[in-house]
Amino acid sequence: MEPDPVTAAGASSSSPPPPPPSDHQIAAMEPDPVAAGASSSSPPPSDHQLAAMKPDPVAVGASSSAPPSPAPATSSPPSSPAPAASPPRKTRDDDGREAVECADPGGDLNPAPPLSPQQATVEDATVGSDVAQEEEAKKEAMAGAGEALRSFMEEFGNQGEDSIILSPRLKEISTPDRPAAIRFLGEKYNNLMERYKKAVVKCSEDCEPRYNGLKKKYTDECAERRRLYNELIELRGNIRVFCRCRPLSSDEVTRGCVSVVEIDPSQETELQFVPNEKERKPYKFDHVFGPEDDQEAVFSETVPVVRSVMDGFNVCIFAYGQTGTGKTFTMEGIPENRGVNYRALEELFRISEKRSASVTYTFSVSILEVYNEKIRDLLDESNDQSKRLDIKQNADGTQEVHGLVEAPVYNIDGVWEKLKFGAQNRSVGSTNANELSSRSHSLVRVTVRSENLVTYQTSRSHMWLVDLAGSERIAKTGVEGDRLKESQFINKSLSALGDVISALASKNSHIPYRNSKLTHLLQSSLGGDCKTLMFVQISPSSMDSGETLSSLNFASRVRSVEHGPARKQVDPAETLKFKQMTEKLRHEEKENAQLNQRLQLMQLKHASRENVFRTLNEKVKDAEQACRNYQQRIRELENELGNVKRASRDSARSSRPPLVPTRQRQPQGRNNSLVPPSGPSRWRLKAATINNKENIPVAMNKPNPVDDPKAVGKARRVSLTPVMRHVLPIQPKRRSSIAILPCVKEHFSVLNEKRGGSGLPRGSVATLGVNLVPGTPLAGRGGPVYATPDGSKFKRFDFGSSSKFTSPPNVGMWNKMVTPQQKLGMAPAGGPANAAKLCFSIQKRVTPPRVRATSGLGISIVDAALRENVAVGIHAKARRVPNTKRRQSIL
Ligand SMILES: Nc1ncnc2c1ncn2[C@@H]1O[C@H](COP(=O)(O)OP(=O)(O)OP(=O)(O)O)[C@@H](O)[C@H]1O
Repeated sequence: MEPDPVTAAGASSSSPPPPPPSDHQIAAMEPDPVAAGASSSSPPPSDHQLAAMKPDPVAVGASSSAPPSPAPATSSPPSSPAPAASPPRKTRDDDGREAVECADPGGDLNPAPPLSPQQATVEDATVGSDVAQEEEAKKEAMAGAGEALRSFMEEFGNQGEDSIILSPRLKEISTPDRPAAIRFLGEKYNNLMERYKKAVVKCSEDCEPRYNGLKKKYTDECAERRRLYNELIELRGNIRVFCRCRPLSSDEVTRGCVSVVEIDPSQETELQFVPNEKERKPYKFDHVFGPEDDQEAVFSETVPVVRSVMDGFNVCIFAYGQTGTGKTFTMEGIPENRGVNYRALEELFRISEKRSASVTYTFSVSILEVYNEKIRDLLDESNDQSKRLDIKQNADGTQEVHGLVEAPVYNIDGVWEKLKFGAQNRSVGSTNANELSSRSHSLVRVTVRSENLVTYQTSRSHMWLVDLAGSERIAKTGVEGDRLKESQFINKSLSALGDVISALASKNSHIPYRNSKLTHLLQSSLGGDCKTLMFVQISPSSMDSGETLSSLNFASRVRSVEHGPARKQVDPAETLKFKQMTEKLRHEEKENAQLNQRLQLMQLKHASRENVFRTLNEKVKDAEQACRNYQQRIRELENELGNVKRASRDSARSSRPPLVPTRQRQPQGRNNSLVPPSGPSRWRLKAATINNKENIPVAMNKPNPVDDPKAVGKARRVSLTPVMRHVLPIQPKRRSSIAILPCVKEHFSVLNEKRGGSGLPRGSVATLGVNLVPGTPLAGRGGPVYATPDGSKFKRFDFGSSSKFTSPPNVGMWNKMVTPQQKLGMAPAGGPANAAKLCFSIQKRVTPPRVRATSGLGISIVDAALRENVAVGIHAKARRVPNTKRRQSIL
C-alpha cells in the first residue's frame, strides 16, 4: 500500500503522474477517521499496520515538512476559499470527549468548491479526443490540484492532533495529490501514536509505585483477614457440633408420640432431653436448631466454615443421626428448600465472583458413596458396578481415591446438575423408619483450586459434604435380606466412626482410621488437619428416645475432641517447591551448625588463651608488687645503713685519726703517677695523665655551662694523693669528700689541694675511672676538687668551710636530673622534698681488681671488698655507700 516514493515525490515535477488509484485503493489507504482523530479510544495499530502507513521520509519531507508555498499568482488563479477559513466546530462524543469537526460529514452544508479554470480546462481537454491537449490539460490540472492539497495541509496541520478528519474531506483532494495527503495524515498519525505510547509509558511509570503500594496493602489486608477469620473459627473450635431436631411427623403425631426434646429459643446452644417427667438431661452444643428453624437459618451458621475452604483450608461437614431424622434433608434438602450442599457451593461461587479481580478459583466436584464397605463413584456415567476404587495415601499424607471422577463446575447450575445426577445413583431403599432411607454413606467432595493474581500463590483445598447412613435398630426397622446386610455394614462403619472419635477424644496414640472405608476416607478431616462441622440429627419423638439419647451422647463425645490448629492447604506443586526449599534450608542449617561448631571451638581456644593471658597478667602484677616490695625494702635498708653509718661516724668523731703529716704529702706535680714509690712503708702509684684515662668522663674535658670554661680546661693536671691504707681493721668512716675513688692503682683519684688552684670549679669532683654525670650537684658546684679516701690512715683534706660542701644541692639542678628512684616511680620527679635524704647514684664500672698491690705497711690488699671500701669517701651528709656491686649510692 505504500506509494512509490519516487513517483510520489515527483508528482509535481515533470515526470508523468502515477495512474490515479482506484476507489477501492483509496478506501483502503484512507486512515480510519476515528483512529486518526481520537487517540485514546482507539486501540493502537499493529506494527504491520504502522509499517504500512509509515510515510516515506523523502516524500514526506518534500510534501509536508516544508511549508506549502503559495502557488504563483501567474500560474494559478486564487483558489476557492479554503475550508480552514471556516472555524472548526467542537462536538462531544458518547464519552463526553471533545472532538473538533472540521468538515461536514455529509458534504451537504459545504458544497464542493467550484472548479478552478485550470481544472475546467482539464475537464474540457479530457472530454476532447486530442492527445496533446489532454496532456497539457493534465499538466495544468496538476498545478491546480496542488492548491487543494496545500489548503488541506494548512487546515489540518494547524489543528490539534485530536481533530477528526473525515473521509469526504479527503475525497475533495484531487487524485494525484491523494498519496501526499495520505502521507501527511500518516505522519500525523505516527506522531499521535508516538505521543500516545509515551503517555502510556509515563502513566505506567507514574502508577507503578502506587500499584505496588496498593498491592502490598492488599496482600497484607488479605493475610490479616484470613488470620483473624481463622482465629475466630479456631476459637469456636475446629470441630464444631450443631444439633438439629426435626419436627414430629404427622405419622408420629397420629400415633400420639410426644416430644422428649425441649429447646429454649433464647438458649441457642442448649437443649434438654426429657425422656420422662422425672428425667431431664441438658446437652450443650455449638448451636441447637429446633423444628422451626429452616434451611437458611442452618446455613447462616454454617457459612463461616464453608468460607474457610476459599482461604485454602480443608473443610468437612457431615450429618450423623438415627435414620429418618433429617440428615439428607439437612445436607441435600429438597428442590424447593435446598440444603447445605447446594447452598455451600452457591456461596463458593459467590465468593469467587467477588474476589475475581485478585484470585482465580476453579471448582470441581466428585460424588461417591460407601455402600457395604465399597466405594462407588456416583458421577461415573458408565455406572460400572465392577469398577473398584481404592483409597491410596498421597505423598503428603492425604487420602485420595484414584480413578474418581472429578467433574469441573463453572456455575451453580452445573453443580445442581451434578448433585442431582449423583443423588439418582445413590443407593436408597425403603425401611419401616424411612420411605427413602439412605442405605449408604454419601460423600460430595468439592475441590477448590486458587491462584492469587497478585502474589501468584496457589492452593488446593477440599470440602467434604457427607450424608451418613442412619444408625438404626435392626429389630425396629424390620429389615431383612439385603436391607439387613446393608444395615449391618452401616452400623459397623458408624461404630468405627464412634471408635475413631473416642480415640481422638481420649488422645490415644493409635487412631483406628482403617477399620472402615468411611473413617479411612475422612481421616484427614477427622484427624485435625481441617475444620470439621457435624450435624447431629435427632428425632423429638418419644418413640425414638433411646436412639436420640445415643446420638446426643455420641455428639457430646465428638465435641470433646480437641482438634489441633487447621493447616492451610497448598497445591502439590507448591508443596514440592516448599519441600525443595526445606531441603535446601536443612542443608544450610547443617552447614550453619558446622560453622557454629567451628566458631565454638575457636571461642574455646580464645577463652583458654585469654585465661593464660590473665594468669600471666596476674603473674606480672605479682612480680611488680614483689618488685615494689623489694624496692621498699631496699629503701628501708638504705635508710638503716645510713643511720648505722651516721651513728658510726658520730662515734668515730671522738677518736678522729690524725691527718697525714704535711711532709709526707707529695707535691702536686708528682702525684700524677700511680706507681707507688719504693719503700717499705708506702707504695706510690704513678698517676697517668688524665687524658690517657679512657674512663674519664668526656664532660671533664669540656667546659661546664655552669662553671668557668677556663677553669674546666685546666683541671687535667691534679695532684694525686698517695693512698696508704691498712687492710684491717677498717676504720669508721670520717668526714670525707663525696668524690669516688676507685681502689685500683689505675683508678686513683686525683684531687686538687688548693681550691681554685687546679682550675676546676669548687666542689666539683674529679675521678679516675668514674663517670661523673655532668649537671649533678657535685659536678655543678664550684671550687676545688677533693678526693678523700676513706680510712684512718688516709689524709684528711681541709675543705675550708664544710658547710658549703654539705649544703643540699641546688633544687634547680635537681629538677634537671632524674634519679633512678624517679625512673622506677619510687620518688617524685623534681627532686626530693628533704634534701638531706636525697641520694643519687653514679653508675660506675667496677672491675674486680686482680692486681696484687702492696701497701706501704707491707700488707697486700687482696680483698676486692676492702679495696672498694678504700675508695669510699664520706663527707657530712654525703657519703659513699660501700657496695660490692656496680651501683654505688652517695647519700
Ligand atoms: N427439619 C425438617 N423439617 C421438615 N421436614 C423434615 C426435616 N427433617 C427431616 N424432615 C423430613 O423427614 C423425612 C426424613 O428425612 P431424611 O430422609 O432426610 O432422613 P435421613 O436422616 O436422611 O434418613 P436416612 O438415614 O434413612 O436416610 C423427610 O421426609 C424429610 O422431609
